[in-house]
Amino acid sequence: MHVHQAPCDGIPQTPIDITINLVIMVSSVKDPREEVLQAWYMDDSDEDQRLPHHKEPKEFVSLDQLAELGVLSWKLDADNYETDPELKKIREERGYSYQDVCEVCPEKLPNYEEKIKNFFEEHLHTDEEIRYCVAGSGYFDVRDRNDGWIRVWVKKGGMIILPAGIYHRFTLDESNYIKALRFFVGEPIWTPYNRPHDHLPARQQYVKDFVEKDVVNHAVDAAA
Ligand SMILES: CSCCC(=O)/C(O)=C/O
Ligand SMILES: [Fe+2]
Ligand code: NI
Repeated sequence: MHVHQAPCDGIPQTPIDITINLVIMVSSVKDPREEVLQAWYMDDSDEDQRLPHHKEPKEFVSLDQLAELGVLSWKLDADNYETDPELKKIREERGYSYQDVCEVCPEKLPNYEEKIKNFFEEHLHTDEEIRYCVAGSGYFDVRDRNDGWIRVWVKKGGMIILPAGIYHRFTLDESNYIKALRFFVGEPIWTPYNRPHDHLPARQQYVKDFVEKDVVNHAVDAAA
């Protein structure tokens, strides 16, 4: 039996029309996270690291593409982070027992110049890097599977998790200020391992989970 439905303009719709329209409606609904988190491929210029460094033309990267690299993100209520039930749920589900605040500006960050320089050295950590921007903004750059740089702009309300073992770096943007909450499971370890550190178990696990897995997935897709 065919179900025909009449839309507002009186032309009957087939089930295929309805499905297509639903797909269009769902895909055109904007992901609210994009208000506070945007990602794009970077150009190769050596200009000021605090500039956006878009390619020409711009090449944006979706938050779903970032998730395929293990980079997770949320939009949260930054004005009420002390009482936010959504943040509480994430902390509990992911076992974050440690929390502190990191403010990046000369007045608040000891050894500011040296830290700024070190943040922008390409490195990895043996644990997740979890940052929740509650004021200001900044760029977290991550390597994609082909070693291209993806710049992730995190603004007030944006929370990001970089998986253990991903090569990345951080810089302030032109606003020159960020206030971020940092979370950790257990006693925090902030040690950066500057590239190359490919032999570390955390790096090898990352490659297995997010680099090689994708190669296998694409091979399966191609064979299907
Ligand atoms: C806004 S947090 C400062 C950057 C940082 O902590 C880090 O580890 C960058 O990789
Ligand atoms: Fe880091
Ligand atoms: Ni893929």
